Amino acid sequence: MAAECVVPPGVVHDRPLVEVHAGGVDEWVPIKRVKMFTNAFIVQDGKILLGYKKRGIGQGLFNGFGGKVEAGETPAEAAVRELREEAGIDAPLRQIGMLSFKVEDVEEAFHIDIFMAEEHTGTIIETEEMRPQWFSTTTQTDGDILPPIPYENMWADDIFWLPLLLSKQKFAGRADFNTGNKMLKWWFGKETS
Ligand SMILES: CNc1ncnc2c1ncn2[C@@H]1O[C@H](COP(=O)(O)OP(=O)(O)OP(=O)(O)O)[C@@H](O)[C@H]1O
Repeated sequence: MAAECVVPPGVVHDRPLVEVHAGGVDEWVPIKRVKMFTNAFIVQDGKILLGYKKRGIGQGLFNGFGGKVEAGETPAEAAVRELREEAGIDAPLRQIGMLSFKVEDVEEAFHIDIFMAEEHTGTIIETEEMRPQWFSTTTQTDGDILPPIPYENMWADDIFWLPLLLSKQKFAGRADFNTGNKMLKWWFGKETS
């Protein structure tokens, strides 16, 4: 019998998904309300731009550039605004994924639309919120050496879906966390091609 592929509650998708990674406890925590966020990645010439978060949610971790979707904005508009605010650049962002996170003791779940672009314009700058840095997306480090993606210094879920983004596969998923930011249950899937 084919494995059942149950997309978790809170995961929004237009096209069918196949499971890529899943694990953890049996039950999803019920989601009552959601808050919309964006997260944007520039991937070009064998490298990815991440930012070291200097304050707020995820302080001390590397992540893409993003934040809350404000009233009257579409997620795509918010993604462009946040990239400019946090890294000083513009890019032709396209949506590549969607993630839902429920953190214990945080009432609103995070609905995060994930964007990427393969080029950018403007000069990358350090801002109050983020210190941008390029990392290598290739496994071998010959020639000029950029550090590898610092998964050990990123959110625990990133290692499950960032490789899908890097291979330009549309994905969606969910993870439930405890207050110590440990993943209790997770599911990540990609669109069937
Ligand atoms: C739980 N697992 C997670 N894995 C990967 N990324 C996660 C995440 N949880 C939150 N994120 C991202 O963290 C940023 C928070 O945004 P945040 O700095 O709070 O927003 P905004 O810039 O509007 O805040 P200010 O009010 O200006 O500080 C935003 O990109 C959001 O997508």
